[in-house]
Amino acid sequence: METDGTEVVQAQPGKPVNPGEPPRPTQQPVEQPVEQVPGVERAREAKQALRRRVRRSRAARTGEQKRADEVSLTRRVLTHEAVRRASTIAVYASLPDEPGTGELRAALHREGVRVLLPVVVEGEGPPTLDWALDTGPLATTGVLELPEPTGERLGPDAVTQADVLLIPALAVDTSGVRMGRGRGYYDVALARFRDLRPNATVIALVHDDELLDASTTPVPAEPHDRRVDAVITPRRSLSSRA
Ligand SMILES: Nc1nc2c(c(=O)[nH]1)N(C=O)[C@@H](CNc1ccc(C(=O)N[C@@H](CCC(=O)O)C(=O)O)cc1)CN2
Ligand SMILES: Nc1ncnc2c1ncn2[C@@H]1O[C@H](COP(=O)(O)OP(=O)(O)OP(=O)(O)O)[C@@H](O)[C@H]1O
Repeated sequence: METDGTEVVQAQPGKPVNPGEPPRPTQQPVEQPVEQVPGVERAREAKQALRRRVRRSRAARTGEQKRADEVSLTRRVLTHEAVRRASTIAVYASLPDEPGTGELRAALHREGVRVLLPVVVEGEGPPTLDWALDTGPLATTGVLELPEPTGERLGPDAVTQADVLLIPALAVDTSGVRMGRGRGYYDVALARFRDLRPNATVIALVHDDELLDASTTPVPAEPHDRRVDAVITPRRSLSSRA
């Protein structure tokens, strides 16, 4: 496979991923007892094993590697066609083990792009992300101690203002199946985004070794998972749309 430029993969943007099971009627709750769904139970266990592997690999990265990766990733994101066309982009404020977005956020600001960042909504109910404008400063907030923007909350629907959604992941495969930290925040935000902005672009950012070949080492998928349109790593850009 090429290591440079953009490769086209046959992902199905927006389509829920279903690992060998019949589609669920839409009115059924997303959450089902796992014992009734053995395929899903297997997928959950496989996700946990993969999360452990990725965490180990991330813990071994040096500061020098992280800085070099951030420079390469930033360059790749900024040259992605959908990003170049966008006037509003939703990003994430990176945690220390994630592909860094500090330089990217600064560069988008310099280019006059409106940048949105997620804010975790705490409390009961489905995992929900609120959104706020990225004006620069971040505060470590909430029980998850995430770096989050301090400005006005724009509401969960504000994600649909984004022309491009750049999302974190622990692993993504070449067919666009993504796995996050396992709380479901982005699953829910992505479902909303897909419904209301079907033509906007969702791009996952991961380290090089976290982009897996779907034909040999697919990311385990559950019915609620949505595929991403593209994946960018420091060395590769994979896209299902030009
Ligand atoms: N930078 C960033 N912001 C984000 C996310 C993310 O993955 N990365 N999210 C993506 O959904 C949402 C927040 N979800 C999160 C879920 C778990 C953990 C976390 O640190 N989990 C620990 C496990 C310990 C615990 O569960 O408390 C870990 O992964 O080590 C962080 C954020 C919204 N903001
Ligand atoms: N639309 C939804 N409404 C409510 N719960 C959901 C929805 N989508 C996913 N979930 C729940 O979120 C939990 C975590 O899902 P999953 O393991 O796929 O998260 P993830 O993609 O790794 O995490 P994240 O989206 O936070 O990065 C699951 O228990 C799942 O049932």
